[in-house]
Amino acid sequence: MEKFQESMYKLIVETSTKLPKDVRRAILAAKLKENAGTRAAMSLDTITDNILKADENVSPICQDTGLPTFKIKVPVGANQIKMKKAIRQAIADATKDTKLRPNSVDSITGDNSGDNLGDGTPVIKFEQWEEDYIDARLILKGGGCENKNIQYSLPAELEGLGRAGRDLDGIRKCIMHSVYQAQGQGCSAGFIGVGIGGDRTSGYELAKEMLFRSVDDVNPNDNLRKLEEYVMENANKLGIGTMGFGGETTLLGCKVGVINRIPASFFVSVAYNCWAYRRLGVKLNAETGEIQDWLYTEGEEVDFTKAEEEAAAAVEQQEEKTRSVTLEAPITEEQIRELKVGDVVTINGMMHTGRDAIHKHLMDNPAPIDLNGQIIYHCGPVMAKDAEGNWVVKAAGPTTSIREEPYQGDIMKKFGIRAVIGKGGMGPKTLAALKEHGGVYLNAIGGAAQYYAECMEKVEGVDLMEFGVPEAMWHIRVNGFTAVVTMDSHGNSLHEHVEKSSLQKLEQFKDPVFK
Ligand SMILES: O=C(O)C[C@H](O)C(=O)O
Ligand code: SF4
Repeated sequence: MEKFQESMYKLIVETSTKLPKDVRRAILAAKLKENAGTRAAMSLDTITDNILKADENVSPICQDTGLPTFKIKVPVGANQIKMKKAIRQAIADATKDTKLRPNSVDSITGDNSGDNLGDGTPVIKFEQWEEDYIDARLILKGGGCENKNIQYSLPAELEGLGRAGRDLDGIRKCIMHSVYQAQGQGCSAGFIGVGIGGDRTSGYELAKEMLFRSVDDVNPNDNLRKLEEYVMENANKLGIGTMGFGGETTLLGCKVGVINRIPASFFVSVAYNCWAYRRLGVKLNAETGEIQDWLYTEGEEVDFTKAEEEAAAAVEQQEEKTRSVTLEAPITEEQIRELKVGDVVTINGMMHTGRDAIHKHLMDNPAPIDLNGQIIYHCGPVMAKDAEGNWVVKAAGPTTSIREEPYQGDIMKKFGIRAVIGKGGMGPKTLAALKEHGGVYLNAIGGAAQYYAECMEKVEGVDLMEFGVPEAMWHIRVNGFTAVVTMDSHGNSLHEHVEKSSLQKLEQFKDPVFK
């Protein structure tokens, strides 16, 4: 097994940086369906651009490299203790090489272990089988989509859909609702794995197991195949679209599995995965640990170029219609009041990262720098030091903003912050504060970590490093960072609008379909 650790390292790097072909095919199909020039089409364009940049740079597709979860099938007699040790070392090495973000955080103290190792991380699951080779699969599932997982206990009363009973039709309603409740916050368009039955733990395990199926496989169980087809067709009528901007594609894949339950329990568990669906696998020689084959590689290389050319032409036309504004901090209240939902903003100059730990900290403490008129970016980047010891940004897309809802409005007012950038939108408290104080919410494309890293010219400094790399406050000089105004200082929110209209659309699926 002398090659096993090296093989695991390769699997980790490949999974973090190269999206599998089945996922690329689904994204390309979505792109071809969107009307060129719409916000959804332009977002998908950024997404495909980002996928290609990650290929080229061998850098993380998204800065959140998630919770590494390995599923390994081994012949009887394979030494699982040694394999576990080798996997842990490969994880630490890949983190050091900035292929993974340090993501393992002590749940009580908040300390980041710095190498992705810690109690419960990474997750490694073994299973014995009768084959003579090792099958090792890895999924890097990010936190934003993980937070949108949902578990239903039937019977249930569901918003928009009414009663969901203990039968196939009740299950159908749960799945439709799961897509609705995720909105754009898990970086739609997404993929769902569904587990029917089991208990609360095994139900979710089955849901996650479904995420290891190939996007284009066909369910051998007739009932489940029909259910999957139904969901694919109808969830895409909800109009949530890429990043929750509205559009034709909300769901890119749906895989359903079933296990038995006990009489009193009836769970439907849904694991939501963002478009940055990073899962790969390898077949290994059980003696040497050497890679024999890569999994999920069926089919031709996916070529985004034709769709990209069409999109570029449409963007040119669109640009004439869309108002485009350039901002550079410090920004005045007057400049902010001029912005309206739908405007495209290009930022030059400074922005400062701040996510969960920073927002909590700023409620009771002074800011490390003067934030008056400044821009806060909800982002936990992947960082590296160059040969001269200067920090450089390796991956830096937005994180889900709604987590900062309890703090955001107060912090903007307290420090005079004028703009926040994130993804997925924020709620009524922030919207009211934007109106009162004169602030704006800008939506960047979730997962587009390479795309945004490219416009980050210089890291001018960092504060509050005690919170760890993702949670520290990084002071970054950018050039040409673009985002869309989705909440303005006049009380308008695109997110509120899409949520309301998708709820109305959900109601059309109230009547029984599977009897
Ligand atoms: O942690 C992050 O950087 C992003 C996270 O995956 C999210 O979607 O909110
Ligand atoms: S930021 Fe979006 S794409 Fe990245 S892990 Fe989170 S949900 Fe996925």
